[in-house]
Amino acid sequence: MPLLEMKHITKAFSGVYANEDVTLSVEKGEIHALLGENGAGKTTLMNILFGIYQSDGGEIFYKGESVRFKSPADAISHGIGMVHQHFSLVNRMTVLDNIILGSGGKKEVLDRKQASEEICSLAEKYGLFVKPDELVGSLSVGEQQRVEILKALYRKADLLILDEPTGVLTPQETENFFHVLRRLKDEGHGIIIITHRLSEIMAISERVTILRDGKSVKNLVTLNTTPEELSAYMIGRPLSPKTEDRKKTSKEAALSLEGVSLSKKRAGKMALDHICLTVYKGEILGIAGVEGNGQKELAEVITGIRKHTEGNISFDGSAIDSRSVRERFHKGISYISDDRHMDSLVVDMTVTENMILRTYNRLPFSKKWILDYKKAENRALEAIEEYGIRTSGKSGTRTPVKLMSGGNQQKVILSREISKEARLIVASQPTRGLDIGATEFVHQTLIRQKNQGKSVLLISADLDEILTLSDRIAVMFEGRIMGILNREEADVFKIGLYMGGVTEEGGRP
Ligand SMILES: Nc1ncnc2c1ncn2[C@@H]1O[C@H](COP(=O)(O)OP(=O)(O)OP(=O)(O)O)[C@@H](O)[C@H]1O
Repeated sequence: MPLLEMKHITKAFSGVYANEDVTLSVEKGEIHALLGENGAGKTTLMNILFGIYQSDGGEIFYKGESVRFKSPADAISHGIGMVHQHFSLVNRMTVLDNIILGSGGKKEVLDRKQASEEICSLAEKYGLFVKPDELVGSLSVGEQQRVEILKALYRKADLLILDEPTGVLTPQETENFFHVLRRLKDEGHGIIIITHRLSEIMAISERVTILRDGKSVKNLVTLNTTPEELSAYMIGRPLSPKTEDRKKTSKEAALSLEGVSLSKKRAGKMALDHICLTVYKGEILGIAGVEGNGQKELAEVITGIRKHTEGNISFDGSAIDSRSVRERFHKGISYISDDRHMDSLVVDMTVTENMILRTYNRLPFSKKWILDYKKAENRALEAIEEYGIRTSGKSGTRTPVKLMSGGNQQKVILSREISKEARLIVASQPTRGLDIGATEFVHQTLIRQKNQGKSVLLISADLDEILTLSDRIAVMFEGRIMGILNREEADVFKIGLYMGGVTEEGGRP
């Protein structure tokens, strides 16, 4: 008897099917991958399973029993756990408090000690090492993810749903994470993993269900398939990576940072420590590093979101230290942030409104303070066409962004920031959450920008992405640049050493 069976699941939003006759089954002790392009219906299916949405039709059997979860609390009480792409942890609370928060229990004082012991033994059993007393806000993304998984296990989850779990992890963290998954599987848990990375599916899963346009088009045993076959079922054609020719980088600087520092509020450490960096015209400069080593701060001092505490920044030959975010944007510095919900989109607004968020008060969208909505709509329509953005339902450009799939939200940001006017694109994790077709498209687009003489500062935790795209690669560690390598001399081993804070001579800086 399968652990889970979802049969003929159907769900429509405003008359448009997000899921249509979808079937999925997961065994005990199985890692089951759910694959599909952006907007194929994966998250909707999982949200139905987890009780966030109610299906319009179809049946769910869990441990052989027909179920219909009314809410996530209902799903959790039956033994289902879900780790979302955006974690739902409270930063100011400890690991322990986050895990026990809302999990019931009356005798709180006694329960805490017992809970702490229970969490430690779960952590030990599955290799999910975290310290119960640490504040969640001070943990790395990988550690926060462990807390989320512990939270689900503490609530006795037998089936875990993981939505794009490796998108936020470094290669090393992904390896550790896979060990955890294998242990969970060996202990008889069922796992559903949503991922766009075909190599990960091949490495970790037993079976794969592929969704296309809301329908389950194929179920495959991983051992009997290939990445090419998966890709063909997912996008309806084999993937043919066509690489743009790369033009040479010019010797003219676009952006220069001289001794740029940013001191942290909490004493002692520097978020950025005397950074010296030049990005040339027509160059893609990759920034590699374990997340949290100053990459976000670097992007923010360049785009003007934060004010550096020391040093100088110039763009196109003139100092921009005292320029605002808006002024820098109009000078041609655009920003694809890694946190699309916090920094980039207003999710209650429509596609059109988000598209002109940075330019609504300028020509061609505004004239004498009057907004020409038609022009804005046309801009949104062009972007939808060019980036293959799937809006939800029939509302098209008037769809509130919050109703769109994660990957399609990302495409809205990309199309806004990679505009004709942009001359330096600060791109932080630009392809996180995008399917392989869209990732390929973004890579080609960035190379095209470079070939047109524009500059790209590419921050990515994905080393393959960095190696594929960059002309030079700078590696960050604890707010410093450990080294800069040319495309030709860059190898994963050397970058890995720098990422760990080790210089070529073998010593720590
Ligand atoms: N609450 C909602 N209201 C209206 N439409 C929705 C809602 N949730 C999802 N949709 C639509 O359903 C379709 C499937 O979206 P879903 O989020 O399930 O895709 P996905 O496969 O998870 O994509 P991604 O890989 O980009 O995360 C999309 O067209 C989306 O816009």
